[in-house]
Amino acid sequence: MTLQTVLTAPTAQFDTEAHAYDALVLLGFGGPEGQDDVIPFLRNVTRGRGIPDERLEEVAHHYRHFGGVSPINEQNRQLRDALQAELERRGIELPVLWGNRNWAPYLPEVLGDAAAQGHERVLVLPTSAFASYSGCRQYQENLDEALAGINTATERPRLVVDKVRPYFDHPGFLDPWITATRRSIAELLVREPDLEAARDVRVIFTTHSVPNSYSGAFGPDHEALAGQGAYEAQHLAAAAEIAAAACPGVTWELAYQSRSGPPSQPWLEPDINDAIAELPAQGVRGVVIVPVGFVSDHMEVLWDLDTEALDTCAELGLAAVRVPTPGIDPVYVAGLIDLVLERRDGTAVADRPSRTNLGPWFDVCGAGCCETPARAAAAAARLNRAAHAQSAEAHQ
Ligand SMILES: CC1=C(CCC(=O)O)c2cc3nc(cc4[nH]c(cc5[nH]c(cc1n2)c(C)c5CCC(=O)O)c(CCC(=O)O)c4C)C(CCC(=O)O)=C3C
Ligand SMILES: [Fe+2]
Repeated sequence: MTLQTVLTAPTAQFDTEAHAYDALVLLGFGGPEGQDDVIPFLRNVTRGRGIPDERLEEVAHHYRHFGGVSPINEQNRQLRDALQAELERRGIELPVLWGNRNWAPYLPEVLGDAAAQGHERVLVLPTSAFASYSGCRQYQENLDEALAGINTATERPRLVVDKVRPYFDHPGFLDPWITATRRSIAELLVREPDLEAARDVRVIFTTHSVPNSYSGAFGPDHEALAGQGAYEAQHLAAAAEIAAAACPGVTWELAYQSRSGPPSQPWLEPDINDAIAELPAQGVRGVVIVPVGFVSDHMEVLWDLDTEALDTCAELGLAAVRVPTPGIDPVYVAGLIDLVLERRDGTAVADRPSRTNLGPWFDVCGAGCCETPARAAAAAARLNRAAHAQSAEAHQ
């Protein structure tokens, strides 16, 4: 067995063994860096779903508007450098590499280079704090596929990869949101002196919508979920923590953004624009948008919020502010390094920071976590083909 087994662990698990990691790999979504990149990038994102280029061109519009450049890669370069600097500040020698799912530098090449340099075990830090298909499971599939090309025909895998747990309720993630939300509300109140926060303002936490059919169903072994999808439960828990600390007494809600797919398919609701449209009738006059589902101000933030949602607010005469994402906030960067060290050192579960009754979240996902039956079948088929190719090679 030379494949990683992260996808097939029967139940979610903690990994409390210490590991000597050779490198940290920051794993991002990837984005285009010029007009010529836009369609190839969107083909990568929608790979295997046969979406025609005409339809892709509709989404491309968002990117075209910004010269075909998503800021996400530059943000991840900066985060990589900030992580490296924080490790150096703590006197820890650990190279930080960076790879993406959908654009160069592609993950399989980055891991291939790491193996070629003699690295044997690396820790992967995804740029997503929540359990979801896109933010958790799909990154694990990406890792498994990349490793299938590296760990070929050997008794012992050349490269072993671990992945940092979802960090939605880690202080390093929550505290920057708390500080930024408090600051944005204060700014709004300076700009609109007749607003009173508790009376006039609504805080809307927002995250990427996903189809209801796979809204983060997690294994049955997590009592705190009480049957709710992990994705929604984690967002509600994080939002409650941020709101309680940043703006006690101000009403808040959770909305969703950036849905795609056919209208016949149900996705998590309400859409943030629909949620905003309800507010004037409720007497609300100011809106604070907190994109808690994202860690940097990338295209889903710049377009879907700063362009569309803020336009919706303006049309309705609502004063509004969008709270900045953690980005390279030093508190966030330090928290991420704490998560890395926790895993390296095999910190006991009771000593792992987490601020909600859901945490600390598991290190290794259970077999059915965050996936759809269709995607599970497709992923299994891909891995089977890879394993088959390997054993054919091994028997030559
Ligand atoms: C949960 C989630 C996150 C958060 C967790 C995570 O970070 O992963 C996220 C992040 C992001 N999503 C992004 C961009 C896109 N997402 C798409 C499509 C989709 N996302 C989905 C979900 C998520 N997405 C889903 C269910 C789809 C449809 C089906 C599918 O494709 O699986 C499409 C295709 C076109 C379209 O369908 O609209 C694009 C271009 C970018 C990059 C922004 C930039 O470039 O700056 C980022 C960070
Ligand atoms: Fe997961």
